[in-house]
Amino acid sequence: MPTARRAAHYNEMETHYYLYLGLALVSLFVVVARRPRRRHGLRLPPGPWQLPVIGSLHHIAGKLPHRAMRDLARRHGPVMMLRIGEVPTVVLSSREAAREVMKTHDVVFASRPMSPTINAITNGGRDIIMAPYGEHWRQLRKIAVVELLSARRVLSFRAIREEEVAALLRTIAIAAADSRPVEQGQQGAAGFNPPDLWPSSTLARWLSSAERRGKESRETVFRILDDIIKEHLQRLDRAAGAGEAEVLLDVLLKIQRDGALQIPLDMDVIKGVIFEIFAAGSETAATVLDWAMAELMRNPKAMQRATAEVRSVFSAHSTVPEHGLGELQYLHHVIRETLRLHPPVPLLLPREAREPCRVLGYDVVPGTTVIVNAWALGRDERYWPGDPDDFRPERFEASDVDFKGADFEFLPFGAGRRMCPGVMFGLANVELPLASLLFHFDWEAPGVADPAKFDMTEAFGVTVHRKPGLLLRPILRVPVPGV
Ligand code: HEM
Repeated sequence: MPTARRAAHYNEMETHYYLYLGLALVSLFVVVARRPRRRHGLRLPPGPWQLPVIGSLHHIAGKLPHRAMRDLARRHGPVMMLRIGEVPTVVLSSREAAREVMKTHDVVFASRPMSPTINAITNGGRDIIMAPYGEHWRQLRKIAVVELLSARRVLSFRAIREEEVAALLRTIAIAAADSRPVEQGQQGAAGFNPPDLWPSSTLARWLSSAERRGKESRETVFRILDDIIKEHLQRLDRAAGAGEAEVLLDVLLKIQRDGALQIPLDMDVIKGVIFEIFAAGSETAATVLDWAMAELMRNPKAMQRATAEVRSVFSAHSTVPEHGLGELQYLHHVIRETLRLHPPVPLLLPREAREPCRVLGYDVVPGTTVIVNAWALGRDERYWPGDPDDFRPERFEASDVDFKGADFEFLPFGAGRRMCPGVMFGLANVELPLASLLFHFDWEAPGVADPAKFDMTEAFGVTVHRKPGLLLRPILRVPVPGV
């Protein structure tokens, strides 16, 4: 999901570190720090030493935050206190700590922190992803779960997915005929923005364009959506498109017209929800697909097994039908293993303590940002003994551990009240393309003689994706219909 919201949250930290450091020193005189108060008797979580103004930033700067936080947690423990600029932040890195926050005390941590940039982008959290816990969020979440992202709705888009994958396969088949490699690229901008690090500093806000850019990007998307909405409202008036799969926008417009909601759904909220779902749904699935292909290239035995399975299960077919995907056991293990090693949103989305609470014996004061390091959990030797960093889909053959939010060592979609409601939607967008790429083609990595050397460098962005583009040569094995 990450998501466009995350884009506003973290921003190419390495490049901006020195800028922030300079800013921090200047702001030393103007910042009113919002530290957790050390009230008598409180047992705050341990953490690394802090500097005035920048807090713990120097421990993270220049590194990928999920990796830096895992390394720090190894020294300071599974409930660790950082200060990101002036924002008190607790980082959780064990199954037990995650369970406390996402299950035992889920309701206490069911809100998200509202930074100035997030506030600008989401118009004060009026969409789903960053909405504060309360009636507005509850209503939108219910619409998302029941109407927009339900199994029935995901199924209704099957034909569209099959069409899109068929178009992708035709493009690749043409490249294969010319012996051309194909590339999947990813780009993302994300970051720690000064106003989010020092929300109380007027200077930080004044010097940064993050809030203005956030607001502008929202307005640009909303302007584009205005025309689309006009068209859809006219279609609804004419009752046109009957019998077609109902698009998500039409569902929301109909709910609005029904007027049966406790809090009326205004047009800005509809636009925000569409914007979020588009952002949350597209890049996350593309990132998983990219990592899965990269891991399979790096692990030829797993690639052979996954390819053999899909070709044998669909040997009587000319292409992969989505309704048969349930038969591909190994492919599902491949996707699980990819999500374990490469959760696209490695720190999930932040939560905020709404009330005083104790987590594994430590006090967490209201207003503290709480982060679950899902990436660290997925690579923790205690839960994945022996070879936590190896890609071994077979490990799921003898394991019931799943990503549905009940196993706190494996949380690519989060857990509890704020867990991702788009799991089925997201998986549907990974399974069919991956199975189809393996069914029709063998794959070679030009210029990579040793598969173990396949470049797996991570880049931080809207989601954590592979830094290099995925440059692969397809070799046609099963003809693609229509080429
Ligand atoms: C592989 C794909 C995806 C991954 C890994 C993913 C991951 C996540 C994560 C980690 C969260 C935060 C969970 C938490 O705080 O506990 C989240 C929230 C969310 N996701 Fe996803 N997501 C994916 C696909 C999707 C799709 C396809 C949609 C919609 C079409 C979607 C919509 C949302 C929404 C609306 C939220 C906010 C829920 C709330 O705050 O109540 N996601 N997602």
